[in-house]
Amino acid sequence: MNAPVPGALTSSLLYLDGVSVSFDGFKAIRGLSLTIEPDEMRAIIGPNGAGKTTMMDIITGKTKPDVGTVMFGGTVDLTKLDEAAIANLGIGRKFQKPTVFDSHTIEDNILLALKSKRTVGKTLFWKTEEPQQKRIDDILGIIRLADRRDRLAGSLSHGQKQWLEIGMLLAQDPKLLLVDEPAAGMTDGETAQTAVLLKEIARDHSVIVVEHDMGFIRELGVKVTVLHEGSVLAEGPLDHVSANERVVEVYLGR
Ligand SMILES: Nc1ncnc2c1ncn2[C@@H]1O[C@H](COP(=O)(O)OP(=O)(O)OP(=O)(O)O)[C@@H](O)[C@H]1O
Repeated sequence: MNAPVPGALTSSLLYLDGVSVSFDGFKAIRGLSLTIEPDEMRAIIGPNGAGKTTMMDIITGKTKPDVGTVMFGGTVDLTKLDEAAIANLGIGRKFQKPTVFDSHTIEDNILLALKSKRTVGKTLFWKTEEPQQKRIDDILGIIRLADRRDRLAGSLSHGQKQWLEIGMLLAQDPKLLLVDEPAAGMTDGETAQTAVLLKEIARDHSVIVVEHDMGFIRELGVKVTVLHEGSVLAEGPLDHVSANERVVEVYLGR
């Protein structure tokens, strides 16, 4: 376990303070500060190039900040860890494009994700079949695919594949889920269902959702952080940030 950084907020699950990163002299993230509480869902919005992806890359260890504090669980300095170690701590990421195994059944996709769970105690915990089956059933229930469990993942719609991938992420038992544009390419019905299932997941997980779909963000009903030019432009309930003139100017009024 890494030593705590003096002054870090220990009650937050994720704590970013004064984070900056440059690529060839261009500051993609500048003085970014953000805290996520346990079991909080946060929506991140902002124009193209605002730094949303780079922020997720910093949290997951893909990109190292030039300066700043990135703490997980109040005590772990994420800037000192590599991507695999950060994933093992319980930070899971879902990219925009679903990457499920099309030629396997839905249930087997979840099973594979459970088996690849990289924690030290997994063989002890999963030694009997029963808890594993219950875990699969629970996950299939959350992602609304229980009645399709024996079908091939390749037969699912784009939206259902996104749900399956969220289920595969849940199988890794993360404390924090980073979800990139889950509603992109979904039907209106699927988008509404996705908001419901993410809210269910956020009852006992922290979730960061990057999205452009404002209707979807409204359905999530959570605190919104607006990023612009690598730092926080506004933060608060959607109605609050939507009324901010700068937010309208750089993002909503486009
Ligand atoms: N590896 C890199 N090398 C050089 N520039 C980069 C790199 N990664 C990101 N950038 C630049 O940093 C800025 C922030 O990019 P980022 O992808 O984080 O924004 P974003 O908010 O995710 O945008 P989008 O909504 O388009 O996905 C952009 O100007 C981008 O061109």
